[in-house]
Amino acid sequence: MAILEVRGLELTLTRSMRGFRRQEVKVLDGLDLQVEAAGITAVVGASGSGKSLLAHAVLGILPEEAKLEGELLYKGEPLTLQRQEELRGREIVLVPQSVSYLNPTMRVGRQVRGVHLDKEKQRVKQRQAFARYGLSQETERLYPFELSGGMARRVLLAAATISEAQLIIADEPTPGLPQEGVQEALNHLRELADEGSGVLLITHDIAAALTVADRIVVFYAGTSVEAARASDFAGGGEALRHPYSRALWQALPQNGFQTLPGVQPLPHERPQGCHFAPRCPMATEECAAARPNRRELRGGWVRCFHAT
Ligand SMILES: Nc1ncnc2c1ncn2[C@@H]1O[C@H](COP(=O)(O)OP(=O)(O)OP(=O)(O)O)[C@@H](O)[C@H]1O
Ligand code: NI
Repeated sequence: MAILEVRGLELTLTRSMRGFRRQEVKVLDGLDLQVEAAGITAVVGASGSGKSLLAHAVLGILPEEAKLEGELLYKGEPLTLQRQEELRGREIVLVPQSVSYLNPTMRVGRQVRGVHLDKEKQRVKQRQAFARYGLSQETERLYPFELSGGMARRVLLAAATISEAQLIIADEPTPGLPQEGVQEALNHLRELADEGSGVLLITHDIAAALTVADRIVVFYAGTSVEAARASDFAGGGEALRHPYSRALWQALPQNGFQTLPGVQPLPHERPQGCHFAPRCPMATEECAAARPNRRELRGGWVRCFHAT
């Protein structure tokens, strides 16, 4: 079952310019993805491709003047602002990029327990969650500044488990971690998925994502260009559907660092046709003239006229 479904999501933000001018920028322009219960969908793509804004849209924490179009469905029902407020921090949980999300003035045990009627029951759950992530009982008395980075992340994971989250959104959960730390954090997400949660994993690190994810969705310049099985990322990338996915795969160290010339366009600089056309080795006139629609292909989908 799909826990989360995103269809044709578009997001326009208003940017303040010098003086009193304000400019509307379409930052997300056609995003689709699906997160299954008991599965991990990883979103990969360059910096600025729209990954965090997607997370914020799902959580309902976009800036006030944001204009959102398209469909966001949680368990098959539209995710309205009211529903987002009810579910956020309970069924839908963010494991954030930075531990600055912890309240600096509250002991971590209390933060993780949250406000609950049954204090004792909640304390038992918190201690179980801490033990699961190798946090000693003394940790609950500490303030966030007394934690190491790795401990803080485990505290955040403990908080996600005791809230009985059904959809876990992990935005770049591993920056600056040593390799073992990265794998540990990802393995914890895999465990939560195996217990039934749906996980949306946002990351730059494709190689790490592939060790735990079931599905990969590739973002480029505010658009999702492909959804693939993790196992499609193999060999020379023959099973991949979009030339940008293949370029990401070939740029990995183990595939010889073959980098693609050019840069991703900024939101206001995007070309009229396919956003990837200016860098695409397969681009034709058709690609410059019109944007390809999403189409199903070989157990995934792609937004490219030439994919076979
Ligand atoms: N409040 C805002 N107003 C205007 N533009 C914004 C705003 N927030 C983000 N953007 C733009 O939207 C685009 C997508 O940003 P987003 O933070 O989602 O990227 P990302 O894929 O998460 O990048 P990273 O990998 O660096 O975290 C970027 O071009 C960014 O500059
Ligand atoms: Ni981000």
